[in-house]
Amino acid sequence: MGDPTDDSHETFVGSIDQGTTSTRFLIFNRSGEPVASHQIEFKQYYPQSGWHEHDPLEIISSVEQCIEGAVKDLENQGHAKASIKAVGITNQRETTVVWNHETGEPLYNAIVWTDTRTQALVRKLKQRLGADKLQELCGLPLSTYPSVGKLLWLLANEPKVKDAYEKGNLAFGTIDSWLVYRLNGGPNKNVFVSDPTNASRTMFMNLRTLDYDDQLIDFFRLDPRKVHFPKITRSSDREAYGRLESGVLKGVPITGCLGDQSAALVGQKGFSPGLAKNTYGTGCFLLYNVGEKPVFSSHGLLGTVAYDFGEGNRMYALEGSIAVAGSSVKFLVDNWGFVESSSRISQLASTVEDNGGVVFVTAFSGLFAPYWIDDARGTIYGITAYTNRGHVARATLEATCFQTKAILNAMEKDSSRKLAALAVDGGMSNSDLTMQTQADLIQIPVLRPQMRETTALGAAIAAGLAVGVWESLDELKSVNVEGRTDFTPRMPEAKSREMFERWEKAVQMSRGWSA
Ligand SMILES: Nc1ncnc2c1ncn2[C@@H]1O[C@H](COP(=O)(O)OP(=O)(O)O)[C@@H](O)[C@H]1O
Ligand SMILES: O=P(O)(O)OC[C@H](O)CO
Repeated sequence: MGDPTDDSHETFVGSIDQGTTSTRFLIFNRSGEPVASHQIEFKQYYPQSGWHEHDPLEIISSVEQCIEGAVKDLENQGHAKASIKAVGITNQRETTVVWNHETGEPLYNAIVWTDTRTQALVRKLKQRLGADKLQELCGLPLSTYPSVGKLLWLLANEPKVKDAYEKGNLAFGTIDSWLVYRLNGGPNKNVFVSDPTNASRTMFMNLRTLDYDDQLIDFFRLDPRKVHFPKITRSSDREAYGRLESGVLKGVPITGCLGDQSAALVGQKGFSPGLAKNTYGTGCFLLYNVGEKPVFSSHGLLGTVAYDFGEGNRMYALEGSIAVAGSSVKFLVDNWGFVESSSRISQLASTVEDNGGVVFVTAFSGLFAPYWIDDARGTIYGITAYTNRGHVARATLEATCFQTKAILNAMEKDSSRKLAALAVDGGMSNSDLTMQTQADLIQIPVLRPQMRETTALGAAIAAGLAVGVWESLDELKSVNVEGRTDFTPRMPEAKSREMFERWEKAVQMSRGWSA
């Protein structure tokens, strides 16, 4: 292991990628190539307008099925499953799970990061003394997005959750800690951990110490004796995450854990300050490596942890989070039947030359970075008798690109540096039209790697580093370099600026709808 001259590729690392709409398990070789995979879409629950839930047990079962499917795929290629040395986990962040600490049974559905039921609660929290000091402790602004509001809502509205809290039996976790806990067999082993990239999304973790902060827990009026929080441990660790307790990979250690956006930064090898990646999945998230010290944004961005691979190998990031990206495409497919699948949306958008004056503010969950407008909702401007579905499709794709432009503007102000190029990945980055539009709007090249499972690769890297499949980050330099597509700006800058100004006008007009 760890010998770069060994090209047998008989050493593999597995990666659980638990995203918002689907779960995947991928198996990577030492060259960072995926050799086997399995993916399952799971059910989305929308019990009321603005509510979004997942069934925590369905998530576990989707992970188990994906592991089984991918391992079968590997074995069909003539490889032994024993050559899988470790498993990494990467996951949708902020999504909140509560369970009974003694039995391991969930007490409610997982409340998903996009859910806006906490809007009124968050407004009240913003009035509380000390609210203006939170971001400089944890890096996040108060909004419906982090886990904390979801936990407070559950305590206020779900008697089972409140009861468990009063009895000191309440376990709170993000998807990573739920997966680690259950895959280790639940209450028997009680492996209850999280990594700093996930914990930094709860609002309970201090960004400097990478540990829970009493000031934060006090502000939210929680009694730390009544709620069990997962222990925060580094993102790559040989022991802390335990091992798979059952299934085809029983006994294989879990040695890596990263929130999905951090994992994508790692998978894109954004290891040096000044490098950035943008992942166009359900939402879209731009992470910019700021180095070994946290940066607290003054322009609507989030301070977060890029990865924690131990002393001397710990990086922070500035993040721009967009709530709705691929989900707007899915909306056009599922709710409005514009085309039969997401992969066809560019085709429809290409039937027109431009957006025909249409701007779609896709604020289904309000607007996140850098605007933080909680009372905006999806609004289409500029419809005339001339408008057809192609214009709306185009305006939908452009909405994510405009928000990315706004985030880059904020990032330049926070960091005083201009980005040279933007590395991209995620489902929506498959659209050439979207990526060209992105390059045109930000006026810098957009670089799309050939292998776009960078999120899963990042978790595999975290896991592989812990067990010596890779000895250092330097070994990964050549991974996923070949076959990159570069989109260079083609639109004149003046036209690009004019389009962006219209977008900004539409954003201001979308305020106040859900007041
Ligand atoms: N060719 C495409 N063009 C535009 N959007 C796409 C395309 N392919 C997938 N998507 C969108 O990408 C999203 C899925 O991306 P993925 O990275 O798998 O997301 P997640 O990890 O959040 O589940 C879906 O919302 C889908 O609508
Ligand atoms: O499911 P994704 O890929 O859009 O990512 C979800 C994010 O982690 C939410 O913060």
